[in-house]
Amino acid sequence: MLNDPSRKYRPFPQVDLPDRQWPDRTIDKAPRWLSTDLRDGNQALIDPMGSEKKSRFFDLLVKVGIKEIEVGFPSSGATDFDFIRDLVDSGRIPDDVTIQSLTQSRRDLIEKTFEAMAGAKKAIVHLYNAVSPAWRNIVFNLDKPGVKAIAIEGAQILAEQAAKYPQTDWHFEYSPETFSTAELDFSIEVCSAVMEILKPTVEKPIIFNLPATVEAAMPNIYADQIEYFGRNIPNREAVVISLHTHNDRGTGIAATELGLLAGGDRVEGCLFGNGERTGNVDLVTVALNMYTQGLHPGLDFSDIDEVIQTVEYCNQLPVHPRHPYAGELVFTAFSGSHQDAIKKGFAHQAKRNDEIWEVPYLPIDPADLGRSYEAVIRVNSQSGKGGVAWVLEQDYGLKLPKKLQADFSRTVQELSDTTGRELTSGDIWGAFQERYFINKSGRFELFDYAENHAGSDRIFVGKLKVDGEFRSLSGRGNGLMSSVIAALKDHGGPEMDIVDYSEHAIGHGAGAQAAAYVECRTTDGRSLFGAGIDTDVATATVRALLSAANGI
Ligand SMILES: CC(=O)SCCNC(=O)CCNC(=O)[C@H](O)C(C)(C)COP(=O)(O)OP(=O)(O)OC[C@H]1O[C@@H](n2cnc3c(N)ncnc32)[C@H](O)[C@@H]1OP(=O)(O)O
Ligand SMILES: CC(C)C(=O)C(=O)O
Ligand SMILES: [Mg+2]
Repeated sequence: MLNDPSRKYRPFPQVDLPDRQWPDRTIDKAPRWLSTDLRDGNQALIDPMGSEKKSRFFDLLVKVGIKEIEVGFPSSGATDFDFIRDLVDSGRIPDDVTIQSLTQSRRDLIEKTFEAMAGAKKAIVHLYNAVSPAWRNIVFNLDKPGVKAIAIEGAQILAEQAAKYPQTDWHFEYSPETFSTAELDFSIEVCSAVMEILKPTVEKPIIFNLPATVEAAMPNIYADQIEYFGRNIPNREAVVISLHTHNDRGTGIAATELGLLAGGDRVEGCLFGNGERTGNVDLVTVALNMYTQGLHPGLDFSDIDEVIQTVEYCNQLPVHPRHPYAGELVFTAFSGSHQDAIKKGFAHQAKRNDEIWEVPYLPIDPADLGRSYEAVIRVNSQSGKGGVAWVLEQDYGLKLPKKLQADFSRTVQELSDTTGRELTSGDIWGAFQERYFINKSGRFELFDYAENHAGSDRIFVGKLKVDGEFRSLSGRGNGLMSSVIAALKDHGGPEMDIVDYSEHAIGHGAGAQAAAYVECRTTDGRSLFGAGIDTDVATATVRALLSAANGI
């Protein structure tokens, strides 16, 4: 039993903002994106990236379309410093991409940060210090003025160092770290003091990054905090509000989205949500959430598998199979009712004459992310007839009639119950051949036949193996099918009528085949289903009838 939490934890206080505006807004434009994979993501790895992995990640971020990249913490050591220096010196930074580096507010560390990026065309120096009570008391052992002084001193050094390296277009970001657990008015006071020193303008604004360093409240609280900050920070037009959420409560995405409603201009995060503890907000999900609302995020995830491969390699961490949009299983339905709806959804989509995506259970077209439809339906003991029929149609071109789907589904169910595992497409095809005597002997096996005319009647003359013995059979009827049934009846076959028949081509051109399906009813009321495949439609039909007779 969990202990009584009220003795140990306190509820997070509400923000006093009765006229909050954000709940009535919608996200109608993409934010500026900053990837901190090479910094916040990297600092959380068991084995931080070396220069080869950092380079690969950087190239991926550029390819995906991220224009602001936090490339590291240059004062942390030679790995980050040398990587960043090399980026600058090698001229590999595209003109429309800005690099950013983080530093504590300490002179030697700030100087090192400028040294690392000097010479870049444009660079952002990101200064931080924590401002909330626990950090003030526990980490710094300073009161509010003392903590504010850390920020002021850091800002002064930023201004001084920027003047020292005039060939670079320097921009500044300041993070009141632990913003979400700090007193809002104090964060605003510290940021205002930083502004007074760095003198941002509308043309050259300062970035105030407002982190939920540790997520401690519901996302609506974060949104209130962002709106409050935006409404009360002086000279708002000279400020870019950046959102930086972590995911300790599992609501980093929600907090970011609500933060955008509340006035956030920029989003900081990592691909697939790597980062300290439970991670930074996942940029892929935030971006694709916008995409599925019809709003282009300005990022390119059209080859999601390539992105996953590189990120997994660089982070040495797997992307979870259920990760939104990206996981290996997120476009796969195993369960019968989902499969049925998805199959109908694809058919509906094909019939409709517009581009609107409306397939039940699939919030995004897998093809938009470079994924195929192959894995959309997979079969196990939870599956239904629709799923099984989908696999046979996709992989073998068979369009089973509905009642035959139900008949075959019982066979598949038995198989999945006995094997207790997922069935492959090969397993299902094997079961289909077995069940309907395709490429497999039964009581009645066709070798050759002719169809003769006698007035309006047809006469079937066939050479068959019946119960293992070659026999010549003949039967008369008003069509090919009834003449076959008559012939079978005379040789121990079931007395039956045709209830349903359908056929279709499999494939096109010279290699095309025909598939025929029958449903028959015996005189004692049993339903017999059969399927036949042949290069010739009539022969496929004869095979389907034999298949039904064999199944008794
Ligand atoms: C929320 C975040 O993600 S913040 C970013 C965190 N990322 C990293 O720390 C990765 C890189 N860091 C490092 O490599 C090292 O921490 C370094 C090189 C920056 C500093 O290392 P060290 O000098 O050994 O100090 P250490 O990391 O232990 O820092 C603790 C000291 O810095 C002070 N400090 C912490 N943050 C800040 C800050 N933002 N500004 C000024 N001082 C700070 C602490 O109060 C403490 O001071 P004290 O020694 O007087 O008590
Ligand atoms: C350094 C800051 C911005 C940070 O990563 C955080 O507060 O989470
Ligand atoms: Mg962070």
